Amino acid sequence: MTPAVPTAPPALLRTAAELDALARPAGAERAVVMTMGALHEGHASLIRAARAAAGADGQVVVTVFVNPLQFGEAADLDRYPRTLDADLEIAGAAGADAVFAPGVDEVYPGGEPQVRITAGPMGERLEGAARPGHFDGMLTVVAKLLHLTRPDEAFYGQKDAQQLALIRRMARDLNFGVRITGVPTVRDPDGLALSSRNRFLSAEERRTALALPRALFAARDRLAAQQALHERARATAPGGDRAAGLNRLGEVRAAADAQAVALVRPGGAPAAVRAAARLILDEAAGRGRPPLALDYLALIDPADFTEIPDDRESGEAILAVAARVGDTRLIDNIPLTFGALT
Ligand SMILES: Nc1ncnc2c1ncn2[C@@H]1O[C@H](COP(=O)(O)OP(=O)(O)OP(=O)(O)O)[C@@H](O)[C@H]1O
Ligand SMILES: CC(C)(CO)[C@@H](O)C(=O)[O-]
Ligand code: BAL
Repeated sequence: MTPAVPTAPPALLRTAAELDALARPAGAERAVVMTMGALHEGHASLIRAARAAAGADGQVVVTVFVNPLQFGEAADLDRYPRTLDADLEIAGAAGADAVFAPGVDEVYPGGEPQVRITAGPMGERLEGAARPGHFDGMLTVVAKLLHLTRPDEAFYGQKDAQQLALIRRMARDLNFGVRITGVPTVRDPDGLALSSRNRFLSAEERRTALALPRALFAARDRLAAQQALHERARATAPGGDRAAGLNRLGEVRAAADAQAVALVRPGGAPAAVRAAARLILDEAAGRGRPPLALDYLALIDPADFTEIPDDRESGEAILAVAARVGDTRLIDNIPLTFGALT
């Protein structure tokens, strides 16, 4: 479906009072997309999803706020790109009715808030371990922005998978009464996930950074190949000698397949997935110019972000990676589904 795109530029709202005064169409949905600005096609895809969900009669509000509370390193906050004029254009073209871009004093009039949201154990792993306090600061501003904008539905990118999971959890645990919707990651044609921080990469750094999506795709392909082999083995000789069964098929590649099938151990999928990704990341760490500095590679349960055990044979998983290339820290992830292996 092609969402209706308002022709007028979005209204720019700077204060909570201006946001309160924004007329809400009677009976219509309000959808919100929260950003830190420096909008790109990933944000535009969130805004288009919000527009499609709210419908032509609904209202789409985009927030632009660089939240100091969720930054650890002062340098990261200082160099965070601020491009409001371009943001208004991108937001309008993607279907936003209004852009709420408050200053720090508007959001935190009394200085840093004393009372904050705590992310809990899920917020201490992976990104939480690498960026202490990040998720408490993120959830605190998301809670504030949800109260200020009062949406029916709010949209977040799956690229920030742990953030999305925590926002869902906060909305459920604390009864926020808002629908939280995840939107798939938008990538450049070379595979790199769009991120406002990509602009800091030199051409050489970007080449090294491509190891992130390549590692994730290699892991996805390894899992698909392994699951296909298991399916094949099961179909060929249910309960019997799988290698012999494949040979009986008399296909051109049967012998090679049979050997591969014989090598596949049930329950080996998590280890195989990690190994496939690891190979590419290790190569970029050792031979990349500049090298990639791996922060973590984790195969996790989306429910609580704990590591998936090696004997897990079915269910949903997320393969997540974080790495530094030069001065720029990048994250990426891919959802995976483990089939029931026999
Ligand atoms: N490539 C992408 N595809 C889909 N959604 C994205 C993408 N990049 C960011 N988002 C989502 O946009 C929203 C705002 O994110 P944010 O403004 O932090 O952008 P960003 O590009 O991720 O910036 P940075 O990575 O530098 O923090 C978040 O919900 C985030 O998950
Ligand atoms: C959700 C968010 C806007 C809160 O500052 C931020 O973490 C982001 O841009 O993903
Ligand atoms: N993109 C998630 C927000 C952050 O990096 O601080």
